[in-house]
Amino acid sequence: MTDIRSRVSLHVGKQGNIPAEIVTFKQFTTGNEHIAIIFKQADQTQTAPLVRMHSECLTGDVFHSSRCDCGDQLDETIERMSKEGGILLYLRQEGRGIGLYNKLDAYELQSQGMNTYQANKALGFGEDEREYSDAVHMLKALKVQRLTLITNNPKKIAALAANFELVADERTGTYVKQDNLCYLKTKSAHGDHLLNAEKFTPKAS
Ligand SMILES: Nc1nc2c(ncn2[C@@H]2O[C@H](COP(=O)(O)OP(=O)(O)OP(=O)(O)O)[C@@H](O)[C@H]2O)c(=O)[nH]1
Ligand SMILES: [Zn+2]
Repeated sequence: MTDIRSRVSLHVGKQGNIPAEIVTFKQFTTGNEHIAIIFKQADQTQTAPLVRMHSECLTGDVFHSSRCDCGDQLDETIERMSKEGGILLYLRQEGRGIGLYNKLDAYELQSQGMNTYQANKALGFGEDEREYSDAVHMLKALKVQRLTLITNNPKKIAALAANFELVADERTGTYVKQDNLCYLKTKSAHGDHLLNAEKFTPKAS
C-alpha cells in the first residue's frame, strides 16, 4: 500500500506565483517517481476535490510542442486549480507508457503516414500501455474518497469510477493546432476520447 513520503511547499505556474504543495509517495510497484501537486490544500479542505491525472509528455509539457495538446491541458489545469483548488497527479507515463525515445520513434512513423495507435503497434507495443493503479493508490494515500475528474479519456473515468465516488467528470479544452489535428481526430474516432469535434472544422471567415 502506497503512503505519503513528503509534502513540500512551492509556487508553480507560468509566473511562479501559485502556491501549491508537491507530495511524494513511498513504494510504487512500478518504481516510477509520480507526484501529486495540491492546490489550496484540497485533499484536506474539500470533500470532493477536482482531480486530474496527467500523463507525462516532455515535448508538450515543457517544450509546448505543436504535435499534441498536453502542455495546453496542463496549463489549463494549473490555472483552474489555482482558483478552485484540486489535486493534479503528474504520472510518469511518458508516451502513453512506452517512454520518450519510443514515443519519438512513433512520431517518425507518424510522419510516414501511420496514425498514433498504428505507430505504437508497429513498434511492438500496445496502443496504450498505461494503467492507473499507482494513481488510485496515490489518491487513497491522500485519503480522497469522492472527486470530480477532469479528463477526455473514458479509460481514466472507468479506472477512477471503479475505486472512488465520482461526483462528476468534466472535459478539458480541445486544443487544435495544424500539427495535431490528425492526432486529435484519431483519439476521438479510434480512442473514444470525448473531444469537442466542432473544433476540428476551421470556421469559415
Ligand atoms: N505513444 C505515443 N504517445 C503519445 C503521442 N502523443 C502524445 N503521447 C503521450 O500521450 C500521453 C497523453 O495522453 P493522451 O492520450 O493525449 O490524453 P490522455 O492523457 O489519455 O487523456 P486526457 O485526460 O483527456 O488528457 C502522454 O503520456 C504523451 O506523452 C504519440 O503520438 N504516441
Ligand atoms: Zn503531448
